[in-house]
Amino acid sequence: MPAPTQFLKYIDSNTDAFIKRLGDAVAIPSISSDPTHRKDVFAMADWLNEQLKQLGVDTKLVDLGRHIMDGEDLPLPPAILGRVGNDSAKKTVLIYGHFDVQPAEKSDGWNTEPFTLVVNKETGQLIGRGSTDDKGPILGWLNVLQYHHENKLPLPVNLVLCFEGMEESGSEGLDDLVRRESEKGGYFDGVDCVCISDNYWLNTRTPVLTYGLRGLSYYKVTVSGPGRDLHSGVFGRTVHEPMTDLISLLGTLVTPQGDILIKGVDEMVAPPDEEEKKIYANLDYSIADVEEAAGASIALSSDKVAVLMGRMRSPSLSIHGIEGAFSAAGAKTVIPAKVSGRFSIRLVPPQTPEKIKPLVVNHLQKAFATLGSKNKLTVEELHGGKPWVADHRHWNFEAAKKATKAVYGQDPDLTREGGSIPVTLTFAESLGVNVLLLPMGRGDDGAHSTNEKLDISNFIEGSKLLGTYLYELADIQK
Ligand SMILES: NCC(=O)N[C@@H](Cc1c[nH]cn1)C(=O)O
Ligand SMILES: [Zn+2]
Ligand SMILES: [Zn+2]
Repeated sequence: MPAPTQFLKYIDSNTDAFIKRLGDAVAIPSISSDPTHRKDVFAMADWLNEQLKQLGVDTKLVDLGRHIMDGEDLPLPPAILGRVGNDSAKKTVLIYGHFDVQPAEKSDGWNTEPFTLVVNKETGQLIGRGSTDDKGPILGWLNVLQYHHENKLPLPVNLVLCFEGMEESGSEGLDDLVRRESEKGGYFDGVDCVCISDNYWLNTRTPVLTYGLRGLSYYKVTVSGPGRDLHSGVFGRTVHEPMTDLISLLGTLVTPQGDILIKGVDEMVAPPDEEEKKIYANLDYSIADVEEAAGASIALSSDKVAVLMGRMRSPSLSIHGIEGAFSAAGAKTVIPAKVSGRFSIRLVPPQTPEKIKPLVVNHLQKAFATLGSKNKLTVEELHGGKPWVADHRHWNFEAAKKATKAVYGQDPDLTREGGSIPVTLTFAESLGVNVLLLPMGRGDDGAHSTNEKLDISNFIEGSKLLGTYLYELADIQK
């Protein structure tokens, strides 16, 4: 069933109001990884819950308990569950999204205030933290709901909503909720399929449907020794320096070409055969796409297939930062007493955080032993998630293909995503249903980066896509 023309027109004619609502959402700095912003994640949950109620959604906030973050005992933001329609003749679709965001400060290199949505009519971009990850897509669903609510029209399917505020920090507390509510009589009982809009096209031209995500295993490695920070003139070359040890350790993890040096990690993944390589060769993608999105000519290879495989079907190890290091202006001559490096490994099948952790810990302990340092080493796993791959021949994907063709006039590419959404596999396993990733934004949106943006056309056509997908789902043969 095609989406009603009235629906498509409604989305177009309400563009300004939809952008205004996205501005209100972006203005709440709901950074889940920063304890000082935890109240804002709660405020964001309240704001979203209020919006949903105004659009006729029957909602409930679920308390997910507490957790320890950087030694601080904090309340977890609630998950928002919602329901629209309960018609046994219709399919039931579970929609997931997250209302927390990555940290952002103007001083990181933003051209504008990150939590003020800037509408650039010249470039057609909406710039602000969360615009594409993941407030824009969540608000896309709200736009669809608004049309049906205002026009007193039933949705073509029953909707079950699950929105969380901890995705960017490991989705703490959510797995238990999903498992519990997937049981008979639970909130998610009867769900036929799942749709998640929380990733990106490969380029700036071709819509995609995504059937795979990498998992994640995130580590903090700390080296400590001196009782306090020391003067490098007084103590340089007289004591073991934690920073020197840490840099040596981090240098043993990965080569500049991206090969992982922790024994057993790369080796766990079978090489691709020629048929699989053809899948990557056929995707609409070029080295120019990755370099434009990265903002520099720095691709690891000039071979498109190698670059795509690096993102979609290989593990990768990235070093994210060093805590305790001197980083201010000037030339402080300090030997820091305690420094922590943070790095993570993106995982692909058959890797899991449980299989990877012993390899990482063993590698770091051995490498530290070879330094002959009298400092102390500790290794912590901060959080993890398993990789996920779905069947893209399923009717859930077929409906999304039809919807993409209807809205964008072109067939979508089928991709695996390099990022991680830990709860995806939990939905697939607990509910035993197909999960589809239906992204709204483009490959150059800069999620997690400075000047994150969502193109107005992607916000508007993407809202049409989400609605059209529901109409196509209603019709499709199970
Ligand atoms: N849009 C999905 C996304 O960005 N997911 C994060 C998840 C994560 C885990 N730890 C910190 N963030 C990702 O980095 O892939
Ligand atoms: Zn996201
Ligand atoms: Zn993200």
